[in-house]
Amino acid sequence: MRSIFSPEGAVALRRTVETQALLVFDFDGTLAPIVDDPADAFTPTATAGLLLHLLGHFKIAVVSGRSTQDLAPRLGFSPTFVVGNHGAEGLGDAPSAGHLEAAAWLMARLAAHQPELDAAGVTLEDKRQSWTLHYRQAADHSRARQAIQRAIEPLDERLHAFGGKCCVNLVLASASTKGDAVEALVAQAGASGVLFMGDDVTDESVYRMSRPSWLTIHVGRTEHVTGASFYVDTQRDVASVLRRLVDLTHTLGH
Ligand SMILES: O=P(O)(O)OC[C@H]1O[C@H](O[C@H]2O[C@H](CO)[C@@H](O)[C@H](O)[C@H]2O)[C@H](O)[C@@H](O)[C@@H]1O
Repeated sequence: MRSIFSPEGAVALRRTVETQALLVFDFDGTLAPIVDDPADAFTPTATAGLLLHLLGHFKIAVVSGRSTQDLAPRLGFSPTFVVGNHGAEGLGDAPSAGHLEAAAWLMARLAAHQPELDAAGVTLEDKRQSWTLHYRQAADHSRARQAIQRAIEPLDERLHAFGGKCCVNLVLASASTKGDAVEALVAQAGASGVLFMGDDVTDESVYRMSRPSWLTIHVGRTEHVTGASFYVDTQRDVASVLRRLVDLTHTLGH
């Protein structure tokens, strides 16, 4: 991975503008800084202003692990496309087969383990098509992870679990991923290229599907192995990338 602020990164950003690529952003940790309480996450005003400006030149998508209903008031701008639930919601497809049964299985397991989960400081975010068990505010993260593990394992075969930032996510095993969603959006937008920025395990599905014409930028360098081509060091650098795109649209007259 190279810095997007390297000479190679400058070439890749220029190509993004020249080809009027589809701009795709993850939300938490990418457009919005990570905060203790998920309810407090919003796109900073300056970032939303840059995105609003870029909407005059590009189609923009936000592809998030949150539900689309939760996302809308947090964005600060109205993207061309919004996809939620890690790729499973917003592209017109009905919830995956077995959804109700899997949800019932999960709720029963969580109810059975409620006292232990509560004592460990684990909270549930129910997004209807996926579920997140949060432990950022738990006193002992290791204890919280163990409580989650005891509650969900052995996991129902209709579900898939994966880690995130101080959380465990559960999605339908048959559900579309963020990678599937970006592919579908490229077709829908008729775009020849993509710029994608993400920061989390769930964003790796996009990096894995990446084509030579896609520019993938990971926020952060050390948290986990990543297949992105470029990185920025912190979430604050996302606004700098957006500013460079705005400058390039002026320089290149797009
Ligand atoms: O795909 P994303 O848009 O990055 O969504 C991933 C999850 O983000 C949220 O949780 C994370 O951000 C919270 C706010 O900063 C933080 O408190 C939490 O520890 C993080 O895991 C969101 O609540 C989840 O639903 C998303 O799946």
